Amino acid sequence: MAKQVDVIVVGLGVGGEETAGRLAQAGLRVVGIESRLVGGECPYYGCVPSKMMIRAANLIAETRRVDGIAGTATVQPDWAPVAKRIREEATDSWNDQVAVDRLTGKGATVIKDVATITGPNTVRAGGTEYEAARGIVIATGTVPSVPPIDGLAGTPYWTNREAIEVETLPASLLILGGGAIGMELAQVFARFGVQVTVIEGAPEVLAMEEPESGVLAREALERDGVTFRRGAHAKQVGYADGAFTVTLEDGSTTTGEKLLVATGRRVATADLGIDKLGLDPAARRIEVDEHVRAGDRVWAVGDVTGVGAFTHNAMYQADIAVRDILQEPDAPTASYHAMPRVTFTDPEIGAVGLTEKQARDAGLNVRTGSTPIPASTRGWIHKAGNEGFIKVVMDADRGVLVGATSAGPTGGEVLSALAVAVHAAVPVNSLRQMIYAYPTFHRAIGEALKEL
Ligand SMILES: Cc1cc2nc3c(=O)[nH]c(=O)nc-3n(C[C@H](O)[C@H](O)[C@H](O)COP(=O)(O)OP(=O)(O)OC[C@H]3O[C@@H](n4cnc5c(N)ncnc54)[C@H](O)[C@@H]3O)c2cc1C
Ligand SMILES: NC(=O)c1ccc[n+]([C@@H]2O[C@H](COP(=O)([O-])OP(=O)(O)OC[C@H]3O[C@@H](n4cnc5c(N)ncnc54)[C@H](O)[C@@H]3O)[C@@H](O)[C@H]2O)c1
Repeated sequence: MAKQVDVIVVGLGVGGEETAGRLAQAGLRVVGIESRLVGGECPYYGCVPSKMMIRAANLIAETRRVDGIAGTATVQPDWAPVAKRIREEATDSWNDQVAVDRLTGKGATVIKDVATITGPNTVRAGGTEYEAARGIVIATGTVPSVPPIDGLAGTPYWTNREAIEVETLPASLLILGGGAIGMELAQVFARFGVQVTVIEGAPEVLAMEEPESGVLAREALERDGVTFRRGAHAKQVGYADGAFTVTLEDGSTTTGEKLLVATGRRVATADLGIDKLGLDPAARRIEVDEHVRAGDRVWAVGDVTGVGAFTHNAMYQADIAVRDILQEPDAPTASYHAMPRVTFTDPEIGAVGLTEKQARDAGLNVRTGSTPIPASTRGWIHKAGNEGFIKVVMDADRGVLVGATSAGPTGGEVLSALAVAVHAAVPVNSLRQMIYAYPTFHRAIGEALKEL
């Protein structure tokens, strides 16, 4: 006999933990099932420890900028405090007891096991079958997508997990993929003295962003000593005598002590049993509607929906799901037109909404404006490390911004004003009449708007 509950949450990463906790606090009987660590990828192998690494690496870079501006300074990079901080402050050495206690403290039941969906309302885990009166929430996230390159399988390559866990840095590192993970970690390791080579299949890194963003980030990393092989497809990977050799399609080779595979993520729903819910286990993502419903009494939140692999999206969708499940009369519907994202390289690449190309492909009447950060008063004062730009993408028919990029020092923070503009469709005429404080980085937004 199945155990009766109100809601079953499968996967307790960012999205699942938020959903389960809120529903339990609202008084529902909630079972949350997690096969690894409650909290998921973000606190243990993603956002949080990687940003601790970035904070440390940026301190090194800032210290090196003292010369010529504030005297002289030397810095001796040491990975030990970074590895220690990740263990002691971020991950409890990858122990999730605090997170489990936090969730059970809210009233949810936590089962540590691999969940299998067994029927339209039933899930099996921990030797028990649970039946949900209100429904099932799927929040199983993604796993690294490892390309089928000859020789790669079976080698001790890293994914983001091993890169985050590293205690002793290698002398050299090959990174497959110049996306968010590849670029952030390449800069970190290069600033700590590792010889880094990034192999990117596309012509430019950060391919999903404005082309200017890719150029800016790549050139910054090149100044940190990172080597790039762009438009380069790996044909073969070899591992011998403690070193990786990657052979590219043009026959050239590149070697490194370690190899980090950062070529994107994929959903892992093949064995989850979602066919019992009428969903396709082989699909690239679980499609959801504006209430993040994936079917009758089925919701999906976070990376598994393929809407955007970001913690803020998982939290946003969790909120939509919770309020729909609780049948709130004013439950909001999801809109992704102002999806923000920040690649935390130095300079930071913040962006919201559509790129210029996406806006043109959507058939909009596009106008763009752009201004370099070094040309702003604040950028000029800032001097070393001031590279960046503001770019705005306007739908000229509606007179509103549909996208923007804020790249530069604190680019992710400056992004907030642009995110409000895109989210709320603030008329460009109104944005032009705003007073932008002097001398701030965000004042460059006013300059970019003049270029429209
Ligand atoms: C290196 C790195 C850096 C990142 N940096 C950022 C950043 O700076 N900002 C940002 O917004 N995002 C960042 N992200 C992305 C962010 O981590 C994800 O978007 C976020 O974790 C998604 O949350 P989720 O709940 O959808 O999935 P996850 O966090 O992946 O959680 C899914 C959970 O489901 C569990 N699960 C899966 N299948 C089952 C099953 N059958 N039974 C039980 N449990 C199951 C998994 O064990 C996992 O814990 C980063 C990611 C990486 C890898
Ligand atoms: N700051 C952040 O918000 C942040 C940081 C890290 C990760 N993330 C999230 O994690 C997800 C995964 O990050 P990611 O960097 O692995 O993926 P990604 O999709 O951002 O980038 C993958 C890159 O690998 C390249 N690539 C794919 N196959 C290749 C191959 N065979 N050879 C060479 N290059 C190849 C792609 O062209 C792409 O540029 C991202 O979608 C992102 O949303 C977010």
